[in-house]
Amino acid sequence: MSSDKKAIVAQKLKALRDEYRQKLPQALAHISNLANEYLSDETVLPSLKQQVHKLAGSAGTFGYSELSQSARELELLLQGWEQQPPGEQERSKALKHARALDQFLQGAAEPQSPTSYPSFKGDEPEVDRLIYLVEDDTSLAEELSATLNSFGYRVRHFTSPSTAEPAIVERRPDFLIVDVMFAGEQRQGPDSIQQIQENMADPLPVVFISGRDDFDAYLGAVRAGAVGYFVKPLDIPQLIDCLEAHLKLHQAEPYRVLIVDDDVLLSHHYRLLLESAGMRVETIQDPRKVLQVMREFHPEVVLLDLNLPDCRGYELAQLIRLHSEWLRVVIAYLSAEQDEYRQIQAIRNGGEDFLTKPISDMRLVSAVAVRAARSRQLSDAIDRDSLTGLLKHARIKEEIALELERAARQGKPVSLAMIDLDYFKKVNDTYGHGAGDKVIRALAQLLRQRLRKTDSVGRYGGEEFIALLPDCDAESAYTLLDSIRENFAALGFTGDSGVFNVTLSAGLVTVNGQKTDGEKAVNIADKALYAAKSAGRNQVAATEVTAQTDLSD
Ligand SMILES: Nc1nc2c(ncn2[C@@H]2O[C@H](COP(=O)(O)OP(=O)(O)OP(=O)(O)O)[C@@H](O)[C@H]2O)c(=O)[nH]1
Repeated sequence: MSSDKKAIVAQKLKALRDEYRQKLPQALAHISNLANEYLSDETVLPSLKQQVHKLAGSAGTFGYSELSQSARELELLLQGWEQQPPGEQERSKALKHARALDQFLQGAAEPQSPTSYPSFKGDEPEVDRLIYLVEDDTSLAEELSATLNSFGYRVRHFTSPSTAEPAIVERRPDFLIVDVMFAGEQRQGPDSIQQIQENMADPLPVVFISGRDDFDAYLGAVRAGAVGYFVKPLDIPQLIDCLEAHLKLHQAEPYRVLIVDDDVLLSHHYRLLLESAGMRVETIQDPRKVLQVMREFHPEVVLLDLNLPDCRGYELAQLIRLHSEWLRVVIAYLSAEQDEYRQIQAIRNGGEDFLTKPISDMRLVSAVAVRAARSRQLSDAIDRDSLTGLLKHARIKEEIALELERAARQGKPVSLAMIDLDYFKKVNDTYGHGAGDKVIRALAQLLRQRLRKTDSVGRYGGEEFIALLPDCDAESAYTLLDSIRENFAALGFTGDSGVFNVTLSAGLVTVNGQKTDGEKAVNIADKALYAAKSAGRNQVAATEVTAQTDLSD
């Protein structure tokens, strides 16, 4: 996040704190009045308890930690009064306490603003995929550079760590790929990199490649900050997977978080914090809106207050859990409830976790990020194919149906490509099933790399893939697919009996705003694929759905 944006968020947070400070005297007077009323009217007890509970949760967040503590003590005093009315002594103690709260602001110090700012995802530099490859085996370096280039990475090659060091200092790469052993060098790969890392404010992600497979070699790599270690002969798709996993950290879609809390100021405060950490946030005060927002916003984490108007937070958690499609959503309570027994009861009733208010800004951001990452991992495990990381058959079909509907609504083109490896049975038979798997993974990576964030790609069958390209006309789709075909054909693979290449064929259909059913679109693409295969393979055959196309069968 730029310093300008940071300043704006800081300003907004301050405006919220000021608003809270302004409203505080009224809230304290209200508590004091309710406590007075309670002497003659016991029915006000639930309102009194709710106001005190709310104060205990919010005051700490807005910098009044002593007030929060004091409210918490009063809350403890009031607990259990509904079941067992208090004696005279307890009543007057509570009244005194409530009045003392009301006096709290007189002579109180300014609230403390947070001393540290949460760390923001957006602070990270833009990714430009620059890799420094430090390798003295020039033929391996050439092969690796060529493959990485096909995957869209820019590679600079150095033959030793000592020649790479000045370049690293001058222009920081996104990744380092470093051999472990260098003939004639005083320091070996990990030692040199460890020394370079010591002078970097932010460590560089480094992947080591090596002929060594022993404990000391791994330990040296770990000490030099290794995020990956690959033994030669290299499994290049696996290495690219590792690079991608790190890129994903930067490029991932923002986490989606839903906050259900009836305290408007507090939920606004949380929202600002999480948004400034790069997340997308929706807040609702009325629990009755939860179903609608869940359906439209698809949150990955839901933060629930425990005390809500009309229902309890754990009832809402149970209500969400009645829907199997939201099983992967992580539900955490964010509440001022301190009683361990009630916290456990709430977790038993539907949520996974309990975050206690007041919560520091840092802790809130990191707690939500960790839970959102977990939810996403779970989703990926459910929706994605384990060999390729692409969407599974059922999910890509859902995406196709949704996208066709959207495109028809908006009158926009959408293209769909069915991609199939050529003579793949022969590849497996000649070079082994393991080599075949590498080919499948390499194609998956290439597709991910070349498609836009808004595109979807799925593994439709064993060696059959579908790429869905929203807002992409026939000509652009053909150009893209054909260049992927060319790139793929140029990749070299190593199998049981030597180096080989594989080609692909693709059938492309573009729907130009017509209402089309997903299955029909897939059938048309499949027919085009068949035409590409029949015409000799290693080519893209394209069709378009127009007003004249018969979509009846
Ligand atoms: N290694 C590997 N092979 C797979 C996987 N899934 C499917 N296959 C193989 O892919 C091959 C597909 O063969 P065919 O459908 O006959 O097609 P082809 O040999 O590619 O020929 P054309 O498509 O006509 O060019 C079969 O041998 C499958 O065993 C997989 O996950 N890994």
